[in-house]
Amino acid sequence: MAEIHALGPAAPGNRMLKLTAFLFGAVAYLTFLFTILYAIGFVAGLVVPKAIDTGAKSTVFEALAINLALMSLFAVQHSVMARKSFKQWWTRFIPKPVERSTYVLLASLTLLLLFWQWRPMPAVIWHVEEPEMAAVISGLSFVGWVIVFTSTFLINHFELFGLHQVANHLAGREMSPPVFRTPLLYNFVRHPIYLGFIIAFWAAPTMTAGHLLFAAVTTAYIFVGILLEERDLTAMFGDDYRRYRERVSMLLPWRKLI
Ligand SMILES: C[S@@+](CC[C@H](N)C(=O)[O-])C[C@H]1O[C@@H](n2cnc3c(N)ncnc32)[C@H](O)[C@@H]1O
Repeated sequence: MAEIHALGPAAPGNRMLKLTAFLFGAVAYLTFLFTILYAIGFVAGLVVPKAIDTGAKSTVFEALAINLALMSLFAVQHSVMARKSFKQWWTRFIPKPVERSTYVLLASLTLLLLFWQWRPMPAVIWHVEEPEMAAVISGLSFVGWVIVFTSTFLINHFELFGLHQVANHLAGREMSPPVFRTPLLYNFVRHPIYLGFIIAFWAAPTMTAGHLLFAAVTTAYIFVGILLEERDLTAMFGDDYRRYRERVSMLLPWRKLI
């Protein structure tokens, strides 16, 4: 950082640093894209080499312990690094323009570790025999992923995944302050991205114990995440967010309170 301040804005060294920051942001973004696409295959058990119901065999207790540890690692990394106080501390060591990209990269790597090391728990909890019904349920899961992707673009996809920050830095533009947005799906629920994940994880024609563990723990984590995120959003947007909470339900579009 000291080096950045010592160089004038147009100095070639400064330009190199900005370009390096941009390339880092691009790598982080591409890692995120790979991770989210892998996640679709991991949960659905399609295309990817290592899915939720495949991998090294282990006892139920071993699998439970390893899988819970992997999910806890992701939960801690993902929620601690998202807090304002952590960001203030963290940006004393890393340049501010790459803070979001670093977060995105570490979250993606933690998830890839989870996919790689996840232990299958193959006991079947439910299985839908009828092919048409199974296809409808798989389709519903896919709809969940579409809601996730669409909603990221509704609030600001490229800012959410750090690319906007490094592109602005490269162009010498200041980041504008966060904007409160409630387009389309955000008029029906306050957390369409999280709702999309819940649908994608639970809509399974064959639900194994491992898949159920994944869906249940991630859903619980989403509820904790919502509590923390809404605290931050209320601090950031004040009465606008308070009024929004009164008007729009959290996750279920047809019930105001949930
Ligand atoms: C992973 S996104 C999840 C957004 C939302 N909870 C959802 O499920 O669609 C988290 C980021 O979105 C931001 N965010 C959440 N709701 C927002 C809104 N209505 N307008 C702008 N930013 C929002 C939060 O500040 C946070 O940085």
